[in-house]
Amino acid sequence: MATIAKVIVDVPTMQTDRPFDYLVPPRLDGALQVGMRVWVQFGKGDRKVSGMVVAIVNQSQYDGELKPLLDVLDPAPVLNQEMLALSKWLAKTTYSFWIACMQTMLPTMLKIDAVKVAEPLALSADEHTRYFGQADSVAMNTLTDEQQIALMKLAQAGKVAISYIKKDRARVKKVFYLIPQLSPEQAEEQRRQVRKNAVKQLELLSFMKTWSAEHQRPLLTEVEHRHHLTKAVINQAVEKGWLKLEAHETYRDPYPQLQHQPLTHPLPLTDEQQAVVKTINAAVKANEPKTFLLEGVTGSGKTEVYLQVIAQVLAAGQTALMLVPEIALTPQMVDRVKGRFGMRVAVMHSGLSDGEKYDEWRRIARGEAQVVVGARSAAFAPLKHIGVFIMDEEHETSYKQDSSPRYHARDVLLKRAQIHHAPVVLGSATPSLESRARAEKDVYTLLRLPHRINDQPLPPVHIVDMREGFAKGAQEDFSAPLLDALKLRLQRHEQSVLLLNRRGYSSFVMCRDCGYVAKCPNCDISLTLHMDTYTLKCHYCGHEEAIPRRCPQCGSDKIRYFGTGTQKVEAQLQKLLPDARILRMDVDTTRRKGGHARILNAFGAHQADILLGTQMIAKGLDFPDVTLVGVINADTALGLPDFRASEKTFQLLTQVSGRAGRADKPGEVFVQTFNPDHYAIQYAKRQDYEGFFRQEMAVRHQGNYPPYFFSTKIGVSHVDETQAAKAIFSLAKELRDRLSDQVMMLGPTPGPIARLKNRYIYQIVLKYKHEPALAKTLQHILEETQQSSRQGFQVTIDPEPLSFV
Ligand SMILES: Nc1ncnc2c1ncn2[C@@H]1O[C@H](COP(=O)(O)OP(=O)(O)OP(=O)(O)O)[C@@H](O)[C@H]1O
Ligand SMILES: [Zn+2]
Repeated sequence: MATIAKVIVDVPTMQTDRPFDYLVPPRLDGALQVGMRVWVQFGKGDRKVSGMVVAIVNQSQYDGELKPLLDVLDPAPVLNQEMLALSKWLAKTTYSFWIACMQTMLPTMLKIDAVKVAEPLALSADEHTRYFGQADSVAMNTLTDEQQIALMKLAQAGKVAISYIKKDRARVKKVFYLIPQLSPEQAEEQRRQVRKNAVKQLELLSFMKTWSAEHQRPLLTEVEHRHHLTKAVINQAVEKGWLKLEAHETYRDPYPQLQHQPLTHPLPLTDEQQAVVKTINAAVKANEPKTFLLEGVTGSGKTEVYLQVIAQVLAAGQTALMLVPEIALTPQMVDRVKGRFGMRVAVMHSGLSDGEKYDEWRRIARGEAQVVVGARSAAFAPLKHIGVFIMDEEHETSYKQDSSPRYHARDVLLKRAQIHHAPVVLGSATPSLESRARAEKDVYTLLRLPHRINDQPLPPVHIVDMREGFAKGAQEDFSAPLLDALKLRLQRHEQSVLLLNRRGYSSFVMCRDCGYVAKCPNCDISLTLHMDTYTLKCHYCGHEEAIPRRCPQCGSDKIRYFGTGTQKVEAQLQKLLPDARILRMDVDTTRRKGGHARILNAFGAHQADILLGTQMIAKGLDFPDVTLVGVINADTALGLPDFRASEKTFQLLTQVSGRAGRADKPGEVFVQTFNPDHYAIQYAKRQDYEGFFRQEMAVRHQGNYPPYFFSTKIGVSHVDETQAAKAIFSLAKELRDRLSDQVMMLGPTPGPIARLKNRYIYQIVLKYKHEPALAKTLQHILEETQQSSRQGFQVTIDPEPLSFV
């Protein structure tokens, strides 16, 4: 009977969003498994594309002649059954192509159609010559079928590494061991024969005398380092038959500094922590896919709760998946989790190199790591037997991906929890309104930690009115009370954190004479000033240009910089407090790899008095000597036409306030604002989450906003503005015709940035309680666009968008 592989080809279109059948040639039969990537011929001619095997069957419904499958790319499946099922669910719920969803789950290195190469690890000389000749690696497509199969088998036995070369770099990292071929006596014998001036060889031989053939296999790098031996000396020894080199696959360790530290011990829990841990552990033991919302004030010890739940899960032989919002937050969190569980932890976030990500991913897939800490995409970590899912700072917007597939990591965890029969813990001091509302309806179970560790009070928050006439003694961006508080901290050798709220705010260049503002030629947005490179940049399309000396519009030389950039505030502050040591943390200072960790470590080691930064300093940081938090501009987000503006402002202020007074010294917070009476600011002053929740729910109810309604945003773009406008109006009509009356439609309106990358954008937002026809209608619209995409349209569908603008 024929073997047939059902393959999703990597050609994302509506027509190819289902499997195609391919005949599996006998040579690949047996090696082929579901979840492996393959090469197939697709369409007319001999176009070759990669694809994913989603099923292997004996019969095809297709009555034409089947094409043969050309090759298998992987020695083992890269997607397991759970991941395949999950990818299908993801495609359906985010209106994305199945293949795009599968790609999203894989590390970058497995996404590309790279050249497949084999490299020897532990081969006999014979085998080496047979497959590699004199070379160190071989491209698989240059070999015969039989040779390829043989190499795949050797790869499964760990004797050959198969990897994918992009830009000529091998992807599997190797280490070499030296295998002595001489007994100590033979080494001594050789020593006597070697010329006396061959100093390095003599040294190597006397070193070799101390090895015993079975027990000592030193690492090449170690020998080179310790004995100052060059590659050439080792190679000579190999040629003379004294030594053999044996390669082994190894992993890159993104956190080598944490490797040799002793593990930390669990802290004795407070009664409140104890109660929470007990409840979660009970659900873990009972395999209950319950969702807990852990609402714990800042500094209430949520992290210790997570760690002890994870410990319990590991003890039961299961694994744990923990998500954290973004890399800025991970250094301290990674330290804590790795500090407790050591090498059992794998880390996944965008700050790692492609190679590091690939290695961490393999350690997870192979079951060598049992705890995963990572950002959004780690929701797809291929852990097996997951006993608990944790999402820290669950209100963070970075958990939602803003490009296709537009998924929310929380939904992925809830879905996987059903599959693994394991609970989910969503933790935050300021839960999203959506989650808190679900807890209200008992969809989630609410757990609370209302007190800080050691019963430290939350720091008092002073609101500083910055409006004209109120702000006496203010110097530029700093009010008198905030400046005094900063000076006091300097005297006491305590530390301060200063937040510059940059949302909707950036530095730009303007002509004082004619008002000209430098704009991006491709997007309707002003260019942002970057003082480190002395250029203007577009944050949307990457366009970059020099700062003009004269105004391109009127020729005046009165070009000035505007806006409150972190660099500008840093300069102000340094002038006001010349003795203060200031560390700045923003996109510019953290661009380089490990930038966040470097700055935070320096601050932790008291190399600075003040940490000045954007939103990235607001959350998660735990520094005992920080006793002052200052917010320079609380309300930049409040002015935005966004129904989540109040929620975001409240969350930000509460989170950043929570950085003060976390240990034994009491803290204090100053919030500078132009809206001192706004309820978001007033509730943040009292750090009253529950109060804010009730008032904000009333506001949302009145405006028919989430969480009272579900929502979907639909956008259309085209290079021609009239075309885009026409398309959105016909789409609006189609939606009205197909959907029920209870669906509310906002728009059509131009996108918040009306032109992006030279495309004009129009959009519609739908709000609804329950709309059975929606999924089908949107699917239909997508299918139609596939046809109209030939005319240059792009349609995007964003389920539960972060904002309506
Ligand atoms: N049971 C405990 N005994 C003593 N110290 C504890 C205990 N639990 C936590 N801590 C310490 O209290 C501090 C605050 O805890 P943690 O950082 O976990 O709070 P959190 O709730 O995650 O705060 P945030 O939401 O502000 O990030 C940490 O330094 C932590 O080591
Ligand atoms: Zn641009």
